[in-house]
Amino acid sequence: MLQALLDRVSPPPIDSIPTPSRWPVFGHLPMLTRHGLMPVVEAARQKHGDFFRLCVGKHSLFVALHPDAVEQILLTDKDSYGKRDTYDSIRVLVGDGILTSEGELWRRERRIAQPSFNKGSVAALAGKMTRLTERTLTRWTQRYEVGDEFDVYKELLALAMEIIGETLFSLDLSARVDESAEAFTVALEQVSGRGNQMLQLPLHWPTPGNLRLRKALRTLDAVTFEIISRRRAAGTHGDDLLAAYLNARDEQGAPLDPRLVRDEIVTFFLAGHETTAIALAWTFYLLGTHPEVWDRVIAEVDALGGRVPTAEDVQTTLVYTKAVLQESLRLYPPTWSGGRDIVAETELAGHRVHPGDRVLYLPFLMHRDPRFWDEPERFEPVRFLPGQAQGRHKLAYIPFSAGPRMCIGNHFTLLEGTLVLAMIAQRFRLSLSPQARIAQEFQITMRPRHGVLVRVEAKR
Ligand code: HEM
Repeated sequence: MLQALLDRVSPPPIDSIPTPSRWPVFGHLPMLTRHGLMPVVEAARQKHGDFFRLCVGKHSLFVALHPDAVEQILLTDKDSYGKRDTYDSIRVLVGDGILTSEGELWRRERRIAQPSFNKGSVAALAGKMTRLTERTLTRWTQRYEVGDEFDVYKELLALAMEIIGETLFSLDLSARVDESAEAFTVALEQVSGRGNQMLQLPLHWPTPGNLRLRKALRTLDAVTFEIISRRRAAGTHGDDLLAAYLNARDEQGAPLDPRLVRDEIVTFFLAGHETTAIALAWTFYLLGTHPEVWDRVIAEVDALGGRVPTAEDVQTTLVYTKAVLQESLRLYPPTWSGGRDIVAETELAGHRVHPGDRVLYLPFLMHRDPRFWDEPERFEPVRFLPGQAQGRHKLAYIPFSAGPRMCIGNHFTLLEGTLVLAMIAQRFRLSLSPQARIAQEFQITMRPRHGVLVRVEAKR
């Protein structure tokens, strides 16, 4: 009785947090390195439920699997959490751009970028998105015949990169797309690898991985500084996101440091192209295995009578097509995990937690939690038709995160993804190739490890 009263007054100490059995000194690192995070977390969840502790070196990593706890981290108690150490491996690539920065610098970066991502500004980009998609589909029509197979993920990566280049930076990347995409892929792979390493060797050590990463970073720097200097040389800055960053001035009238502008460009390329391509690739995997959903998408796009869809169509006509994308983001959220550093002593899920430790939450598991979803493993786009979300826990579905650090590109991506999906469905019917090897790669993002090999069933 007395204990229950005391627990109410002050949350129980850290040692009361369930902790799976672990190695001395190394804690759970050997298991994490050997099996990967997901199997370790799933095993721990079976035994310990929604909140438990993993020990990584001298740090505790608290795993929060209930939306209530995630609400505390991202919304109600957000100031007790930060992005310091958790984001170090990504910082190697994007520096102090908007994704990784904090405090006043982040507020400034977000203030500058936000107007470009409001619903109205994003809708105005639909024409550019459809023009580039049209160009890609013309190429597909020439290249692929019925019965041909191709990796749709690879194609979508190139398209998403071109769309980011054109819409945010007014760049025609079609010539450079291979080189830039390659640089991003190598850099991301190395960065993910570093993030997963038990011991991170300093970047200046000449290990093969570091040498590849440094080369990719040099290419990214060359590409981005060239973008900046070309725009400056043009005399006028234009009205896209790059212009917003180049025109920004602080109270003393000083522009942003060119290095910071470079960081923003790399951040937006990184955050905005791979995630969208992954989301669409998983969507084609799901469509390829659910012909009845394809039928419904095709019926919906046919209502457009063959014309190019607009932003308004996405709101009015393409509601099921958009729901397909949203449901795919539920089952295969490209950003499958999220993490924060604890920066102030606080209470989380009924336990006291301390600065220096970290928290991890997993949209991938929350999106498949049977307490919040009927038949969670079923691909059922109807869940996202208007009015269907009523009564759902507001943190049960967070492919774009939540709170002030929520994805700035969510409207952008839903618009782009729906338009691309609709335009592909207007021209092709794709099924999953019998040779397709489908596996998730749980790194910083959840890519299809071997791509998504599709077969052209019909040209329309
Ligand atoms: C399916 C596509 C996408 C997914 C799943 C996604 C997911 C996310 C998530 C989960 C976050 C929060 C990360 C965190 O908590 O640290 C985030 C942040 C961000 N995303 Fe996205 N994103 C997508 C597309 C885009 C696009 C298209 C853009 C830009 C055009 C973009 C730009 C950003 C930026 C700049 C941030 C950092 C925002 C801030 O901290 O203020 N994302 N995204």
